[in-house]
Amino acid sequence: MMVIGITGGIGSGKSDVLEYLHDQYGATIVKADEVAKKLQKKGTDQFQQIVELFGADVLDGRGALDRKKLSQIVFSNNDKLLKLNQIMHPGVKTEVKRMIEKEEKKGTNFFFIEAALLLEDHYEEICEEIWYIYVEDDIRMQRLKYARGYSSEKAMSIMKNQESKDAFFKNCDRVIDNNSTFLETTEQVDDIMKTL
Ligand SMILES: CC(C)(COP(=O)(O)OP(=O)(O)OC[C@H]1O[C@@H](n2cnc3c(N)ncnc32)[C@H](O)[C@@H]1O)[C@@H](O)C(=O)NCCC(=O)NCCS
Ligand SMILES: Nc1ncnc2c1ncn2[C@@H]1O[C@H](COP(=O)(O)OP(=O)(O)OP(=O)(O)O)[C@@H](O)[C@H]1O
Repeated sequence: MMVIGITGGIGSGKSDVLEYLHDQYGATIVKADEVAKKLQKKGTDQFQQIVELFGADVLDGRGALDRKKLSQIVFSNNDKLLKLNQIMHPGVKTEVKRMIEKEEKKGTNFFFIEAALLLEDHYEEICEEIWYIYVEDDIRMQRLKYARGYSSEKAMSIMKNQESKDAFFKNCDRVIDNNSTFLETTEQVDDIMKTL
């Protein structure tokens, strides 16, 4: 089984590329954001630690994590973001490794793990290759505004907590340019898949 990482900044189209790999190539796909969300459910170790650190202010009326509130706090305070990362990232990686083992036993051909933070969290340790989905900041901002209703300020506050384009170019094994149409992107993906 080949384990491949898909990375890039927020709004670069990682989820769309992942979906294409699943639909077109039957790949097993995992999003680190989704793994993190499961680990933040009420009652988990991570949930307890988040409440201890951030207080009951980050809970909603039902006592579950209010992600919007937590998002506002951590993306405007780097120290708090680092602390949240320390709570979340080890558990996410352990869970991803467990999924990889499970898929290996099932005889899966391709396993793709997607996250904006693969480089910071050293996923090269578990991935044979890391692919960078490259889109310029202004285009990402436009797409996030249209698709998720993000303001430029919100998009920018997240972007500045992620790797720079230069770091992605330098450290990733392949670059997929998703600045233009998605059809052009899938052609690049197909060309790579032919070589694997
Ligand atoms: C801050 C939180 C509560 C915001 O939740 P929300 O539902 O509003 O957004 P969502 O999880 O879909 O994330 C949106 C995007 O923000 C970016 N992002 C998320 N976490 C981080 C982070 N720690 N550092 C930089 N960018 C991040 C990613 O591009 C992500 O796709 C949530 O992202 C979170 O708990 N993050 C910490 C866990 C984490 O680092 N997850 C990423 C993979 S390990
Ligand atoms: N080539 C493209 N042309 C136009 N829109 C695109 C293109 N690629 C992706 N998009 C759109 O841009 C938006 C952001 O893409 P997507 O949600 O896949 O980003 P992401 O990298 O997964 O973000 P995140 O880091 O939050 O997980 C989506 O609405 C997506 O459909």
